[in-house]
Amino acid sequence: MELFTVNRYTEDQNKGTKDTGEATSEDAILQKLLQKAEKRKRKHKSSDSTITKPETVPAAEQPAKDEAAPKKPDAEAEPKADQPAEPTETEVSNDFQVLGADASAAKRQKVEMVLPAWLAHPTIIEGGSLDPADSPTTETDVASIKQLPYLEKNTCSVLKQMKIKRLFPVQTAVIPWILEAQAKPEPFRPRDICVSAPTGSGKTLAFAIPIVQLLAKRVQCKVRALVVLPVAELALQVYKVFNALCSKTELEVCLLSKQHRLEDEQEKLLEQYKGVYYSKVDIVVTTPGRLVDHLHATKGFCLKSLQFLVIDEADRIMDAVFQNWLYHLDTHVRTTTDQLLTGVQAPLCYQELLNSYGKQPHKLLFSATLSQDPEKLQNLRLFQPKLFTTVLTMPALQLGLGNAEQPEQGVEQSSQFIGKYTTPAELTEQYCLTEMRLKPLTLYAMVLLNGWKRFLCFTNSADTANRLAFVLQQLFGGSPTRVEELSAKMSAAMRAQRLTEFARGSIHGLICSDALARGIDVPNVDIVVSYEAPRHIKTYIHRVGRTARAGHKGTAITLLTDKDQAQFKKMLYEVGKSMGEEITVSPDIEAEHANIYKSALDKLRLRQENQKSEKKLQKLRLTRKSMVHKNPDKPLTLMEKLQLKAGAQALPDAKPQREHKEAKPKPEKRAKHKREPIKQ
Ligand SMILES: Nc1ncnc2c1ncn2[C@@H]1O[C@H](COP(=O)(O)OP(=O)(O)OP(=O)(O)O)[C@@H](O)[C@H]1O
Repeated sequence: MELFTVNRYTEDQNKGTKDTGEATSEDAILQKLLQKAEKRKRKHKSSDSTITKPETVPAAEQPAKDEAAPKKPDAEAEPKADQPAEPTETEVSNDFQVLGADASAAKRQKVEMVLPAWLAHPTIIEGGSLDPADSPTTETDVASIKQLPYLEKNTCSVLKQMKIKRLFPVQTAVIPWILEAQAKPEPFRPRDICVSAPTGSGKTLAFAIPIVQLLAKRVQCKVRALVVLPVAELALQVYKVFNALCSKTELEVCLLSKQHRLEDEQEKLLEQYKGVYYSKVDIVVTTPGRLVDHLHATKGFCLKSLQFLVIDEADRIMDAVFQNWLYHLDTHVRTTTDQLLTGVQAPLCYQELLNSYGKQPHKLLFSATLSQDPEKLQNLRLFQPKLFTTVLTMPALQLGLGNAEQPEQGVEQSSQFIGKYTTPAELTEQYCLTEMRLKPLTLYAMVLLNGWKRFLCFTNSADTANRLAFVLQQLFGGSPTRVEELSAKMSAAMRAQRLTEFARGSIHGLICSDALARGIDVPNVDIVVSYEAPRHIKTYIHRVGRTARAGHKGTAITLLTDKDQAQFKKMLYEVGKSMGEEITVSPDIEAEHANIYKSALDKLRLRQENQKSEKKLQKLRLTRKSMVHKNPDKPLTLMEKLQLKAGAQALPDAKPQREHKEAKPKPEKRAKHKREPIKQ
């Protein structure tokens, strides 16, 4: 049995532990995967692109091959699968530094990150097509859900109500595993799991179905499942899925997010009888911040019966900014001898299993861009963690399959676990080269040219989203196309309303900041545009993951300038992805729309200036307001005088500062509240 802690293994130490039986069955799966990938590549080559075909660029202008893909230094050239790697210079040289010797002379030893065994040997989920065209349509095919031995009757009928005809690969791999792990006799604890699967591949149902099925048999109502998501919109989305699944059970689900008052949520969570608190819910779906609010403020909110802890978008949740919620959660989960959630760790032995049985929740982590950072995962104290990962094509070298198809040119096998950044098979990725000043027009021309009726456009900041939405609204002024902004700057209620209108089709385009890039599940989004190249690969994966969901086709287009093309290409290349095909828009869009574009920019400039002076006025009012409450007999301090002076001068039409005289009430309109004159 593997040790509990996350250790740093080298792969060779573990080669022997894998029995051949398991190895051959995995190879058979992976052989099948390679054939499918080959077939898909041929299909993609034959089908033409949805956006305009790139014009043939004369050879002279085509970037030279070596400019196209960043060159790999020979020293790191991938050794052929069937040849031992030549010892590079660094491997030959001594790896210690003689004191006093010339440090610069010794070549820096390249440190390869080695993955812990559980990351290096994941359970591979065959990332087959989710295309609904493949889904069963006849009654017998639908019966296939009923034929799944591990799904109970209730579960099948609820899934049928939800129009779920078959399970997706990640669901068929994870659901039975969780059910089986939970069926183990005392004192064997289920192993905690991490699931890395593409966006839109059905991860929510993969954890919701087993949890609801297992808790449906409960007798007393207690909080036994806690589902944590990074943002309120996602929590609402998952809450709806749980609600639908629990419709035929007595289970109660509660959503805790800042969209409702704390008191209202407390009302839903608990009731008090004769001084004792009783839980009114079985499953809590929440965000880290709201969870901490309730852990502190809600008397009687008890998680000591917690059986499942689900962390969706786990890499985001495990970022430092959310870290403290784990500490607060642990003090509520259990006081065990070893406090497994907060770093103290007991040796794994039978006695310890007996002591800790039923005292720690089964931790289930899900993400399309799972972090493999052992430090972050260490904080969770995962119990004998197991990784499920989806791959569409397996780089042949990692399989040691000899002459099998080599990975795509330039794919660098960095030390990522297999399938770490897999995107949906139905996704078509494209890019368009343009100039920064023409980007709004390029986007406008694409929408006009292709008649997009439901598209998302992501920017790198909320301000850019706000400005771009304004310019596009001016450009689309007279047409029926409605474009709106959706960013973290807006209230949660406003964001929810925009998303609803977008899902209904009354809004055709949403200009979003990245706060909404994760997990948002709006059906039938055909196009996702990255208006600015994403700064991180995870951002890119989650942006493009808003389309091509649940097996539907989708296209992701990235608008690039010459300056950021190389960086973008490098970012994809490092995770073994390519940029996809290049598309272009007609070069004379500038001439065609010069007038409306110029007037749109003029209006934007005017609006910015108005906003700026409004902000300064606001600031001055606040400064003056803070002064008003000041003791009138007490002279202003130097700082207060400077603030006043700065605030007054900042106004474009500020009247010259004059002596403050006793303010005379205006005869025709009395001021609502009398202002005390501010003494200089
Ligand atoms: N078995 C299934 N059959 C048909 N549709 C499904 C199935 N499972 C999930 N879906 C649908 O697929 C869509 C995406 O599901 P879900 O949001 O769980 O994906 P995800 O992997 O969590 O995506 P993300 O990583 O972006 O959060 C949802 O609309 C869901 O209703």
